[in-house]
Amino acid sequence: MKLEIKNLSKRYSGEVCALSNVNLSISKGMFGLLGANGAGKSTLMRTIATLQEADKGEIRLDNIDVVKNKHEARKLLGYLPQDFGLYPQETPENLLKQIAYLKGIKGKKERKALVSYYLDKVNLYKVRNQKLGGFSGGMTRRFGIAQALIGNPKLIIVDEPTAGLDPEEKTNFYNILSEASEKAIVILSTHIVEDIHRLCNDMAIISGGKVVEQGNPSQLLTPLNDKIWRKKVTKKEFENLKETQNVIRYELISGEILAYIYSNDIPGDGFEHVVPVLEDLFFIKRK
Ligand SMILES: Nc1ncnc2c1ncn2[C@@H]1O[C@H](COP(=O)(O)OP(=O)(O)OP(=O)(O)O)[C@@H](O)[C@H]1O
Repeated sequence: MKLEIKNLSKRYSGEVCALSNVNLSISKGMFGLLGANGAGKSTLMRTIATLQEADKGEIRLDNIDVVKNKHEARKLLGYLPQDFGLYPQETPENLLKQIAYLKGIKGKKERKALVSYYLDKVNLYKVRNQKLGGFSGGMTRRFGIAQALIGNPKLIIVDEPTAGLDPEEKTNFYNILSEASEKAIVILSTHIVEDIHRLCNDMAIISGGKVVEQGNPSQLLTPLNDKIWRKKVTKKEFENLKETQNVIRYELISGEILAYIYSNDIPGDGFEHVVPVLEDLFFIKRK
């Protein structure tokens, strides 16, 4: 199972270059997409999900040309967008049945069994006959994952899926996605860098519409070993460091500044080495 993206580019009117020659090769498992606001993640995900056109480039899912054969691709696709509207008067059971039908599950019995299975999985079976309009944010997200997973998609795309979920719901959500990723490609976009490190065996960082890094999160961090330094500094020292060193990030702790620096050599007295984390890579690459 492979998703191949070649030379994908998209420019919006107003000359915003949202994607610039994006090349990615993604295999089965969880794939993390990391990028600052406006980096191009949603544009990339919507284009893969056949919901918008790129200006140029290719997308192939195994032997299917996703750009030319959207109808075939959609049968293999599950998509949970960042914001998704619901039909407030519908019940989750009815809506899931309709989605299952659209995904090609024509047998009534099979459809009912499948819908019950997913409702149970996302903990919505008890409320299957309530109107979606009365659902909380967390319930809506859980419904979102059920509609994305139904029909055993080969490719599942989830765009910032955990916004608004409490810690328990977030863990459940990721467990469901991880299980699905044993048999599918799951593309996960999130701003929560540690989640990507914990969950994904492959990832990419996008900056200004370009892929600036792709690989296994732990392996991507290896070149940063022994190169991340930190020190508590005053405001004045911090201003000076920003002029003279490669400051990648800082934390404010009880009024003090903890400055993180990327450097081959010790940046000055009192600095200590820290084990690099994905956040460091993210800040270095997006500069
Ligand atoms: N429909 C549109 N028309 C014009 N410009 C757009 C449109 N959609 C997105 N953009 C611009 O394209 C760039 C990429 O946007 P995109 O939404 O893909 O980024 P993102 O990485 O998903 O951001 P976020 O993390 O904030 O959701 C941004 O500069 C954005 O303002």
